Amino acid sequence: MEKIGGITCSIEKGPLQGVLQVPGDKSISHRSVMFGAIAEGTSKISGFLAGEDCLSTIRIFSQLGVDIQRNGTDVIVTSPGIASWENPDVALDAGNSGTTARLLLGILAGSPVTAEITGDRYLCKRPMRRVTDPLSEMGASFTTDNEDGTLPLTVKGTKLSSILYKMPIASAQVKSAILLAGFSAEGTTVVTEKTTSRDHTERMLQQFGADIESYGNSVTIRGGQNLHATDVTVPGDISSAAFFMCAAAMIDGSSVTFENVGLNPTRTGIIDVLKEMGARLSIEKKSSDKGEPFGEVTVEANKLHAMEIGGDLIPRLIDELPVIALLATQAEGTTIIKDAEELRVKETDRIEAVCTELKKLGAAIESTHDGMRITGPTPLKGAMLSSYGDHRLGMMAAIASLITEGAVEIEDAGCIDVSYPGFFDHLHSLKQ
Ligand SMILES: O=C(O)C1=C[C@@H](OP(=O)(O)O)[C@@H](O)[C@H](O)C1
Ligand SMILES: C=C(OP(=O)(O)O)C(=O)O
Repeated sequence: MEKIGGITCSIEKGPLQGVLQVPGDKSISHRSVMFGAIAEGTSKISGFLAGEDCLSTIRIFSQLGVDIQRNGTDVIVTSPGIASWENPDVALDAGNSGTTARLLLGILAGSPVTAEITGDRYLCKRPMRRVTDPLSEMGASFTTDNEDGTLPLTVKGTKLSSILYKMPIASAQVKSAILLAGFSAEGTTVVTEKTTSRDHTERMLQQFGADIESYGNSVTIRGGQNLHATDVTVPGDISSAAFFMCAAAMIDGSSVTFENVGLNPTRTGIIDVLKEMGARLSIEKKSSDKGEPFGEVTVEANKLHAMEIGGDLIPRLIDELPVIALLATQAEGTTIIKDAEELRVKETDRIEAVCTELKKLGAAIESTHDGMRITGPTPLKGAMLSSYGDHRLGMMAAIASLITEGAVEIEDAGCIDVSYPGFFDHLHSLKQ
């Protein structure tokens, strides 16, 4: 019953059951292509996420002269190495992807390339100074016509010097951009965070042979190195699984098993929240000495209660907060989400967007400067919801349709393909 663009979710209320392999992790997929492109030689990637954001990353590195062949979720990157990249003859378009744009700024800053980087109308509003300011301190050269330093931006690759950088915000994109610039700079770069953000860059740079070390909240990278081509296996994306995990937790009679899902501790905040709110979970970790931890997770419904979500937990579940807000509408008591002001500068202002849309369904939810307060449990009713062109909002609306009395219509649901192609097929398969 879907119309892509404006989708009507006439999915019947009822439990979700079955086994699911969610698509590959978005953060890890981006990095696998980027690092494969920096290294000279051939890197093979399996389990790659063929979502719009990661396809933007593939397109951009092809435009820099790297040979990238994709067959479904298998990707082969054959690169002459960063020193031999070419100036592109078009602007590099990161589409909707903040990760692509920000990591690319760090990579190109110390490369031999001059290029313009742009994005879609949502990305062109997102802050870039958080990356260009520290990179400029390292000697990077950026030009933009926009007073607020947003895309489009032109970067002229140049010789960089190292930096000791204390991060003012918890952001893996900022941390990664600086580490990737530090990798080609002269000297040793140290990035220190207040709260540890996802560490996929650190883990994968090590897999590609880089000299990089983490201790406490600091990461050190030696400049002037080369990467060595290697093979990467991408686990399922826990941020995508989170939508069905929350559905399974809040709909009576549900039981869903997620196979081969990423369990990197910097990403498993959703599991901590589901446990603390009362959902039934079982987790079987598969070991991985190098690379990314993964495993099997089963989520079953149970009576849920409210909790406070803030502090160090926030970077470990930042992209899951829209669906966690929906979950909280079904939990007993008042859930408080705080320290999450970063949600205001994602694909849309996710604090205002989540509150506006969940209110349309009858939820008791209020925005605060750095989060939301949600009181439950509240029965929800169908309504017309907007995705704001934001994939996480679109998926939150679709999951809501599983518990509303009456249909949910989603305006502009095509954006879900940014991170979860096949989302509706998976939703239907778990309903049978
Ligand atoms: O590094 C990454 O792959 C990402 C980091 C996070 O953004 P911030 O670095 O802005 O927190 C996250 O929201 C985004 O979906 C992916
Ligand atoms: C914020 C997100 O991604 P990005 O910053 O890469 O656009 C996301 O996937 O929710």
